[in-house]
Amino acid sequence: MNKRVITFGEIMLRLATPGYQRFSQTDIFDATFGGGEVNVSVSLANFGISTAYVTRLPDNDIGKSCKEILNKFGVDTGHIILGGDRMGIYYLETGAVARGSKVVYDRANSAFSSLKKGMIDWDEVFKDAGWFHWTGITPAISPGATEVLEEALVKANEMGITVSCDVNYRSKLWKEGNKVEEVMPRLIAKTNVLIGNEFDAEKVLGVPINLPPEVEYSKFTFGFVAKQLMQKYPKLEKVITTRRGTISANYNTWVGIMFDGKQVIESSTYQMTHIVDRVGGGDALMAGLIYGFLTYPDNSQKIIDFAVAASFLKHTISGDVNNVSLEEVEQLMKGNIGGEIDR
Ligand SMILES: O=C(O)C(=O)C[C@H](O)[C@H](O)CO
Repeated sequence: MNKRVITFGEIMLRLATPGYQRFSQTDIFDATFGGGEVNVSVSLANFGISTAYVTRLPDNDIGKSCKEILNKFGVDTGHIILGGDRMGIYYLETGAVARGSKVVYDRANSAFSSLKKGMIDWDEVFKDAGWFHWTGITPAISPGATEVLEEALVKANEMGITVSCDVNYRSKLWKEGNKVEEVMPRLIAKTNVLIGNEFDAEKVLGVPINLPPEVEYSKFTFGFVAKQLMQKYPKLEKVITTRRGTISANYNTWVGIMFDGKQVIESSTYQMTHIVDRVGGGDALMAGLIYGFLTYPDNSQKIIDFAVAASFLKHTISGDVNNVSLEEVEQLMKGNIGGEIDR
């Protein structure tokens, strides 16, 4: 199988309050770039996988510097098209303890949202590709972005390219007249590998979970839901989720579960005693999964263990992208939990 991975979605300027400051306290923002799909490409590039990111950026200095930064990460930006008015922005206030994080989007009329059918030459993009990744953020953005995504999915299916999706449900983006439960099913019908949970199954993908309220979610309930998803969407081969268990107010566990069509497999469990930045944790998981599927396709246990270790490390890094190497993930999988100074 060709191992080149293509991702497609919107990248935004991320303006985050420094430390744990509230929006109303800060007079400065940390400016970086991020987006659910590009984060996957950056992680994969860190793991040595050839990857190209496809999007539309404004033809101005901000769009160009974003491209340059991606090039420095080792992501192929050759298929990015330029045009449109502006780059989307998202503001982030990082929560702590009992105060959750907040995201405010400012992305209306972005270059990506004004994408139109035919603007991207998917034949060209998929020439050497083995994998295509998208998320549920894209069809929430605009009808044009949805049409371009559908063109990509049809082409990827025709060419036998593996397709993955993270449902990434963003309630603030789905607007009246664009209903998640109407749009997502036809896109998931063209997808092979899915990150999604019980909520996504029921509210986004039209699979009622029918579990009595007293039943606690476990790997078995997930397996049950994943099987129903596969019945409804026959192209699905693997369904993955993560669980954050609360042990005490400031001590969580982090574990992944995968249904691989035959078995339900649980990853090693990590103790999340402190979170630096959880944005991008799911993207780090997806990149770890893709790396695993491409590298040891028959070892489901190793795939989910690698992905969860990568995602756990992401929670220690500020910014959207998982700046960790293959070696660092592998060390963690061997039980080498950091904490010491490497000198
Ligand atoms: O929420 C979005 O649309 C983003 O792309 C912002 C973040 O980059 C994304 O949530 C990370 O997964």
